[in-house]
Amino acid sequence: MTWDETDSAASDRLVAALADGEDRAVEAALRPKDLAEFVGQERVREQLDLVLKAARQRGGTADHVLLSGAPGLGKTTLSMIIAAEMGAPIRITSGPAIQHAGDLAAILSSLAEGEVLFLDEIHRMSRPAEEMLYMAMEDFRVDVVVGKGPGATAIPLELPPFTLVGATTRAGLLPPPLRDRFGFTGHMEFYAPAELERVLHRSARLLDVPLDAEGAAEIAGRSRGTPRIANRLLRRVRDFAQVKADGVVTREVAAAALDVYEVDGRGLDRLDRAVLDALLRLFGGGPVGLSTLAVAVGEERETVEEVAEPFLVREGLLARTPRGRIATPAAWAHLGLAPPQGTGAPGQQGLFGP
Ligand SMILES: Nc1ncnc2c1ncn2[C@@H]1O[C@H](COP(=O)(O)OP(=O)(O)OP(=O)(O)O)[C@@H](O)[C@H]1O
Repeated sequence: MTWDETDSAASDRLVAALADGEDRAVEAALRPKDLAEFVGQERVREQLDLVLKAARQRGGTADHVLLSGAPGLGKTTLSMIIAAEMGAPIRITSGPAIQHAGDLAAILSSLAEGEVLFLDEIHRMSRPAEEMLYMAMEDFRVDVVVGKGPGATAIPLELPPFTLVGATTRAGLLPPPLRDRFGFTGHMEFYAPAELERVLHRSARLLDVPLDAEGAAEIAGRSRGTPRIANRLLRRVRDFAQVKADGVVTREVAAAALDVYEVDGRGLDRLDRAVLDALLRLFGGGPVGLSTLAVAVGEERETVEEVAEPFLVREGLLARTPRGRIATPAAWAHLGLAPPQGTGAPGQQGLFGP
């Protein structure tokens, strides 16, 4: 199972980074429409701004752009902004939707001049389609094979110049020949709390939710560095504010609402805390093997490894070592527990200082 698939399997979680049906319905309304409105990602924004301005000045089509980064950080939004800034239409598709080279040929041959083709999850495209894409990106040409067997012939087809925007959660999975054909690669980082607060204030204005500064800070701190999660938490907090309070989202209202939904002050949900809790209380902070830990929390091994652990590792609460999983001092502090005396357990040496 890949990270994407397990995250999708667990997408009923409020803190899952992949979009669910409700997200898709409101996201269109919340997407920033131009680079100036797009919060954060300063470096990518500045570099992209140059690429697009230069292309506009030349009166040409922008170079192909590769965007990499975790789900929910704004890759789709940025691709739409690229099209808007270039005054071009956009076509949206994804790697898994293109299983045959013919699928890709059909899309490419119907593009208008200057059109932006957004290819989400580009690392999941089939091999033959990928090879067709090489030629299309470089020479704006594809060979369409007509017929089968010895009588098959390749008919070259000229394409109008277009801009491919590829998105991937893992740039490292792309074969180098594909990666090298992008003129610009932007890596999207997780957002700082102050940036998420700006995202939240903007969304609150659009959704007509009264949100004060402390309320925004409270939600931002629980959003795992991800605008999609911030926007989702805002909607749940809005429900709570409307039903249980006077509609205004303050720090108290946000905290009470997210406690109800079991998203804690650092953005951990029930599953994340169950893993930490077992690691600390049952195994004294580890090291413990992944399978044992999974049995202790009543989950599949893959769920623990690919759904809960990445965020716990990112937050510096859990470490993966060759001897097993271990808790860091921050994990004990987060659950309000005291680490065992003389924590010199093998595998934990060095973590607790001399
Ligand atoms: N920089 C940003 N400023 C404001 N809102 C943002 C920003 N980035 C993302 N968002 C909001 O977060 C939501 C998710 O963004 P988007 O769909 O672009 O993410 P993504 O990286 O393409 O995710 P996925 O790869 O899962 O499709 C959208 O509602 C979008 O408006």
